[in-house]
Amino acid sequence: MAACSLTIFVVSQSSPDIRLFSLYNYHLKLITTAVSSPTPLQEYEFLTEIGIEPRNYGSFVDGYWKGSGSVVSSVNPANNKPIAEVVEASSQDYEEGMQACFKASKIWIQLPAPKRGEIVRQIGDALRSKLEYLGRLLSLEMGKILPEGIGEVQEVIDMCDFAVGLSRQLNGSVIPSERPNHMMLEMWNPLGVVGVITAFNFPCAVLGWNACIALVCGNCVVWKGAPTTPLITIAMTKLIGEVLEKNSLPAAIFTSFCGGAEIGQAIAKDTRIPLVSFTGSSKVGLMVQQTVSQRFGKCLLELSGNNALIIMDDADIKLAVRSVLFAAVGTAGQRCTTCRRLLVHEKVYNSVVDQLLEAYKQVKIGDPLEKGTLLGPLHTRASRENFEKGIKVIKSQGKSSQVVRIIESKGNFVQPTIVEISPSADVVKEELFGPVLYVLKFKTFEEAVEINNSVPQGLSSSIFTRSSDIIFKWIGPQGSDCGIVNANIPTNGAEIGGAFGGEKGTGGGREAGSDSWKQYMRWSTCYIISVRSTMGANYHLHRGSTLASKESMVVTYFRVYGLG
Ligand SMILES: NC(=O)C1=CN([C@@H]2O[C@H](COP(=O)(O)OP(=O)(O)OC[C@H]3O[C@@H](n4cnc5c(N)ncnc54)[C@H](O)[C@@H]3O)[C@@H](O)[C@H]2O)C=CC1
Ligand SMILES: CCCCCC(=O)O
Repeated sequence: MAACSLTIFVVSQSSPDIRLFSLYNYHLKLITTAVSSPTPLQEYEFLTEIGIEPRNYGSFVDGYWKGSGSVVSSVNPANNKPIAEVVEASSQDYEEGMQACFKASKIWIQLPAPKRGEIVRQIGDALRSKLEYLGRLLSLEMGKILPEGIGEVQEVIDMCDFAVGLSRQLNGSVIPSERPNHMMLEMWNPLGVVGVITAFNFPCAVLGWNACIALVCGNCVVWKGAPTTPLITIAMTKLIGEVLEKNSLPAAIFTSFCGGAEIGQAIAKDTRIPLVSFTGSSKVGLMVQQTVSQRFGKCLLELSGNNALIIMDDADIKLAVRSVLFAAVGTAGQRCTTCRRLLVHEKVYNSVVDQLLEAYKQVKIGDPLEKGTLLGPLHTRASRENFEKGIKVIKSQGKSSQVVRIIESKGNFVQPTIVEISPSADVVKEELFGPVLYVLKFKTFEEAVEINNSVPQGLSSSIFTRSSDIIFKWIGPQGSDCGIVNANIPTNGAEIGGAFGGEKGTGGGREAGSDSWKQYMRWSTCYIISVRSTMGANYHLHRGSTLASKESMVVTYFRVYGLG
């Protein structure tokens, strides 16, 4: 395995606006494959354990694997070599799958919620039995390091456990009526079919967050994963399909398609799908919302982030620096919750930047499947090209004279980069989906909150401070405007018990815990009065009179209720 030690490039500062440190003191292992490149699957024999073949159909239609669309190769981001092929879904496959799914929804809706919970529990057990294999596939296909890959599958297992409990708590409420003998109550009923469109960076967690809840809420699921992670879509679907078959349930309760925008748009347009849960960029999410809204469908949007971490002058600097490293470099900066903006109080600014530079040097870039790797490749060649373009824009805005050398390697490797820049720079307001960290200086807490809230996105946010006063201001109405608000904890990471999502350009949707399940059901307020009690109502109002005729009852009814 060839290796190269890259020296540190510390750039000269040519403009007060920006100083860019590109630290390359990493031992990058150039990922080389054996001279004779084996057939794709020989290198990855473990894939057969989870039903992945050298060529795979990419549509799960009414229990059958089909595909009459394009043939694509899923590629290993560490060396850009093919892993396996997938025959994507065509529009015909989609229509056939949707017809079966819609039909199956009439059956699934009739199962009592706890019985649906039992099916989801079995899905969790099926995932447990293949945890390592699925985690390995996830790292192989997406490029995140193995502990993160396994951790992501575990998150789906935990969601299954959560949903089992939830299946016995889809509670409505009884509300006191203002009318005698009236019953007023809230009912939650299934929507029927939930469409789930997911992003490449959490290729199965987002499915888990949506499908576990949608299923126990009585909905069938139709899923389109990211076009560049089709193998994880197929592997997850196979496991779920086996559970449904074992329980003699219609396989179309869970339908999935491998494909891109065409299938995504088909889901967005489909009136058989009352709710579309979309996870991805704000740009695409807005298009999807417009399409879904035109048919009065509902959208659950989980979109881009641009997450800030504030270090106050009284913070535990060592803790803060470690947290920034994890949040800015983890997953190669490809999390929606990645720390993209570091706001540092002027009193501790130099100390924080110096310690951060030291911490970055410890990061090991390499094959995500190898033990000890902290930073794997970006997901695709296009991701890497986008990163390079982003760096050029940063340079153009700052007119810096730095030289940023992207490692020439077989994989999509880039260097984590720290940029000192003004909060007013345009680039700071955009989500550059890679390991670039903007470092901004501030004087007061109020100024830091204003900078935190100054971007179009509103997903995650963090503050590091020892002051409880500051913490309570930070989580209050004059603090962070994000959906996730941390104190002395980095911007990334999330617990499934809480609702996950963000405000503003992040879309306002919530997934996973707390009351997120209410988005997957339709809500009715029911008013009930029994015939016997209507007689009583009449008696009650005209205690002395004989039973009035039907007409007078109606008249009475309208008079009592001020309707006539
Ligand atoms: N808020 C959250 O929970 C999360 C947000 N994200 C965001 O996702 C983005 C990165 O993921 P990408 O896959 O690159 O996002 P993307 O927006 O490019 O694609 C997301 C999904 O939309 C599909 N799609 C593309 N065009 C479509 C169209 N016209 N109609 C319907 N579907 C279409 C894609 O095939 C993919 O499955 C980042 O912005 C990240 O912040 C990622 C994970 C979680
Ligand atoms: C869709 C999953 C997002 C989890 C947020 C994180 O682990 O940073």
